Amino acid sequence: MLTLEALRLRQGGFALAADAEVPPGGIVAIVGPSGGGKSTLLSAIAGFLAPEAGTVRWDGRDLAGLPPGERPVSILFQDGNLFPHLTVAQNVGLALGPRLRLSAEQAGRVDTVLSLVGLAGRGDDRPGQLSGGQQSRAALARVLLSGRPLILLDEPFAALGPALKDEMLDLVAGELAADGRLILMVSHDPQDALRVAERTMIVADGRVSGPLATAEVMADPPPALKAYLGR
Ligand SMILES: Nc1ncnc2c1ncn2[C@@H]1O[C@H](COP(=O)(O)OP(=O)(O)OP(=O)(O)O)[C@@H](O)[C@H]1O
Repeated sequence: MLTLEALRLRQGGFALAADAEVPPGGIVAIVGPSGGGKSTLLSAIAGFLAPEAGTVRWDGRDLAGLPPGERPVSILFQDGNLFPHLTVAQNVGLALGPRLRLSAEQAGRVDTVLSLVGLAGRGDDRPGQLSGGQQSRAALARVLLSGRPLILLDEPFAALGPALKDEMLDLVAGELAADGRLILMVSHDPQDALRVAERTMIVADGRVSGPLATAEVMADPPPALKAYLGR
């Protein structure tokens, strides 16, 4: 369970308040207007931004004071998820620790997740030798291997074409959402939310609300979302 308790975040003149309980399991879409604070919220959960007040808890445990690498959290951004000078296998293997030389057992686990995301046999390539979609798959493989229970996706598929993006969303829904992980996924496309996220949180007007049923949010959006959705 992710708990945001009287959370108050600030970035310059921008302020965001959140009180929410998000039960584990499945994908939760994070939607709202540009500049509304979606990335700010994810930064605080991941530990890159210290709250002005309030608490972020995972399964009751206060995450304050835990640096990003020690949180039960994996995050994927739109760009820059892979180190260009490392091989695909080394990039994925970073999920297991900072050592680039993997044991046979670790290399086997890397191969297994590469197969799961459709990249069997590409472990020795550099990221630059992969297409955009394949790079997204490699980044996803690292998150899968990390075994962290809370996954934050900050529009990692925004640069992909519609068909590839749908493919990646289905991969997230099929592989990542297994094992009871909780996935918070920022999206600007209501269709993305409707495709894979049963629940939606709205970040607008300085507040985080929800989670609410995605189908209901999209069928009858609250005032804060109406203009954004073009209704
Ligand atoms: N480092 C910073 N210093 C000052 N203000 C910032 C900083 N980062 C973000 N902000 C401000 O915080 C507000 C929320 O930004 P944020 O990136 O969280 O919004 P967002 O909902 O993710 O937007 P988008 O959908 O466009 O990515 C914006 O008004 C932005 O200008």
